[in-house]
Amino acid sequence: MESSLEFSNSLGSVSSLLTRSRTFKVLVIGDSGVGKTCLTHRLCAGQFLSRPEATIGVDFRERMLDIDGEKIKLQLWDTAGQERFRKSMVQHYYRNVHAVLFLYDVSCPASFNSLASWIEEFRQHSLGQEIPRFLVGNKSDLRDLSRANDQVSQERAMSFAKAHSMMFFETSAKNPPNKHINRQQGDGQAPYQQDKVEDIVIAVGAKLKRQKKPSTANALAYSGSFKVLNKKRPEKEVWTCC
Ligand SMILES: Nc1nc2c(ncn2[C@@H]2O[C@H](COP(=O)(O)OP(=O)(O)OP(=O)(O)O)[C@@H](O)[C@H]2O)c(=O)[nH]1
Repeated sequence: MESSLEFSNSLGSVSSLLTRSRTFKVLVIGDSGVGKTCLTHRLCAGQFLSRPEATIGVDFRERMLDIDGEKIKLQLWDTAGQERFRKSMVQHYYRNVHAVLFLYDVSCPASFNSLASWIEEFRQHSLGQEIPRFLVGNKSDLRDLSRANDQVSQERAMSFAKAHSMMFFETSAKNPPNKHINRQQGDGQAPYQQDKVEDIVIAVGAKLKRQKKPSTANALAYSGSFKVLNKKRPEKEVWTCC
């Protein structure tokens, strides 16, 4: 009897340990086609989604992390890049957000140029500068040095990130580097970096761990408290970005 009580007590404490975690809402925004769905899928499922469909409304993906012994749950909000699929959702996107990933496609300068308007939308809806922001250049597998003028240089992206107090990453949801690369280039050129996707989630988790604890009210406010439009339209046939 005593031992079964002990057993159930220990089961109770094990399950409470397993379930106790802080949940953070992380918004992923950027132009349609930059790879928000593929990157969040890679971050959460460890695989490349080969036939993504345009996001309508929002999709959620979750990733558990252990940061220095604390369990952190990142609730990644994969938002719609196309205006017509997002306009009724924008208020929900920004409610109780804890961190934002601004995504662009390194092979599509137009998606980088759009960042200013994404930042402006963020400013209009969010609570302020204290929300951690991350700049992520996706599709680094498409980098082509012979087409440097048609691509977003890392130097440009890094100085943009610095000007907006963002941490910068460049990676590929399709073919991520398996180790962090930080290469010093010759002729006074800026160093070139490539990041593992894992480095991104760890940086986000570590930054959020240091943040003030989210209140229970905040945590409940975004755990399934509204209808999510996550239907997908048929797969995009042509990607018009650049
Ligand atoms: N080469 C390459 N292609 C990628 C990468 N990530 C995504 N793609 C491709 O880019 C296209 C768009 O990807 P999505 O993840 O659907 O883009 P999105 O930003 O979620 O688009 P919306 O849902 O419309 O906002 C797809 O054809 C993907 O296969 C990458 O890292 N490298």
